[in-house]
Amino acid sequence: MRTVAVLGGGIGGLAASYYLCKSPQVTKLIVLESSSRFGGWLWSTRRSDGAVFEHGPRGIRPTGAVGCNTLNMVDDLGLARDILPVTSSHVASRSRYVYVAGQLHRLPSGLSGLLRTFPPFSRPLLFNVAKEIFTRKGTGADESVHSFVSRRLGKELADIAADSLCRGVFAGDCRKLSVRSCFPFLFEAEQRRGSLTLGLLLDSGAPPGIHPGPLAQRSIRESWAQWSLRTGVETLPEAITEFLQQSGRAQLHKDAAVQHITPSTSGWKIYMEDGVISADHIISALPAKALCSALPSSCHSLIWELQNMSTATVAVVNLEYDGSILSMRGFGHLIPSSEDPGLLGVVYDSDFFPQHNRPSGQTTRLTIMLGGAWFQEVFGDPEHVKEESLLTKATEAVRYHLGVTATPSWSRVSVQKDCIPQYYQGHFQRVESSRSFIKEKNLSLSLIGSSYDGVSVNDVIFSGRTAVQDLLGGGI
Ligand SMILES: Cc1cc2nc3c(=O)[nH]c(=O)nc-3n(C[C@H](O)[C@H](O)[C@H](O)COP(=O)(O)OP(=O)(O)OC[C@H]3O[C@@H](n4cnc5c(N)ncnc54)[C@H](O)[C@@H]3O)c2cc1C
Ligand SMILES: C=Cc1c2[nH]c(c1C)Cc1[nH]c(c(CCC(=O)O)c1C)Cc1[nH]c(c(C)c1CCC(=O)O)Cc1[nH]c(c(C)c1C=C)C2
Repeated sequence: MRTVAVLGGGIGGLAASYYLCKSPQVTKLIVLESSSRFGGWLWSTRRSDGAVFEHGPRGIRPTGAVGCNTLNMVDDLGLARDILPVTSSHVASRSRYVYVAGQLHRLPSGLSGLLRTFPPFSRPLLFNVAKEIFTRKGTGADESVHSFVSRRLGKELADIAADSLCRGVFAGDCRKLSVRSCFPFLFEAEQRRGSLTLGLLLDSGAPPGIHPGPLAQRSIRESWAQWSLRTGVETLPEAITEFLQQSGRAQLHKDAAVQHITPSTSGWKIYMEDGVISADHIISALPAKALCSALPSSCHSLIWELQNMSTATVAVVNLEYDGSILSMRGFGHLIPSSEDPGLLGVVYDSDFFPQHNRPSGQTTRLTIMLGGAWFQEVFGDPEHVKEESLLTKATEAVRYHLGVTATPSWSRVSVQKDCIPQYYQGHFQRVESSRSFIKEKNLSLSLIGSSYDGVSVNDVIFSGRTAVQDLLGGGI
């Protein structure tokens, strides 16, 4: 393998480039990013007074093979001393809330959560679990998250818990999202054990499949639930970019939008506004729609599959208040769609990562997430929505849900257009057909990034690693 072109410089493209750079088999690596910065949705504002605000992901999970893999990379990049861990006993890990019928309710956890009745649920969750164990296995190839949870655990849990969870991870609608693609561990638990309860109990001790390095071992020893970095999560793409530049084998191009790609005798020709380059292999870390517009018409069945992949737009409103103004502590709260479709959730950032507060003087930082799958219906066209109306919606949520009457001392509204792929029912078939087409046509093309195999930062990094392993064969 001589020249590999990586399209898209989000965390997926950068991770793939990192793994490619580790291999002597690749002599030249070209990364093409359309915007003026690398990192994609990993985007942190560092204010001159030391405060940090996240406009995309804020916490990354250390658990499982994918979490362990990311920590190994973080360690290798020399970022271990910048890690901000949140342990599982921390208040942000133990306290998450839902806002139902005008009130915040702490979500049940642990054994007492099973045995006692926790409003807004009408009975102890043990009843739902008991029903679940004796519910027959579903027979369809895929199912919506709502239908799956309703069938196995009851309608109340589907309407409140599954609905909120889908909004808090996918900013999406649980009635359309696929359980098989969004929560594969739930789908597989039912397939393998006939029950989620049995599956989660019996399979939870499975080995991670990736050897944990020193940092990952520390995360296990100290029982981390999430982590971030001292100067925000954007530090991770910045460190990968620096590693690639230092390697001397990677050419990194910003402001380089890929317009068109065509297969050639020896690989690909890649067309940009101001030039053409050749590559033996392409790793596409572009959002599916962007790849779709770059593909030649000879790839019509691939274009068809990619065109059918949906995305959601999220407005992220960062607020800072003077003083310690919250009466509750925790990670944050979610709002089920039945309560207020346009308002997804509120993160209590200053509880989650107090290290990102301005060092001088007490402040409270909150992030309000709006829109998602309901963006168009509630706020209209994302291109024309007024920041002022999003800010008002966010501050009103803080006022009514958290009783905060103060005016924020600082705010920032970002409309993140098409930022989260929506894995609707049948998504797994679309991904399978896309990859089968590439194989049948012998195209030297890999598909990675959040459009296909998971939206978390960990999943996206792992998709980059898997593609490089498949391309080069063997361990990296
Ligand atoms: C608000 C929000 C909160 C989130 N919270 C979390 C969280 O708490 N934990 C977590 O694990 N994950 C979280 N995520 C998800 C995670 O951040 C994303 O799924 C992940 O960053 C996607 O990475 P990617 O590289 O696949 O895509 P992207 O970041 O979208 O990267 C794709 C890149 O391709 C570039 N591009 C597009 N078109 C072209 C073109 N024609 N030519 C060249 N380049 C192009 C884009 O500019 C972009 O840089 C969150 C996401 C959002 C939006
Ligand atoms: C309110 C909207 C959102 C909040 N976070 C996200 C959205 C759309 C995006 C997001 N959050 C998580 C992930 C990664 C999932 C993973 O597999 O690691 C993404 C893409 C993490 C997450 N956030 C919540 C849950 C239950 C999870 C899953 C992992 C975990 O258990 O930590 C809940 C949650 N998200 C938000 C809030 C306010 C909230 C709960 C109080 C914000």
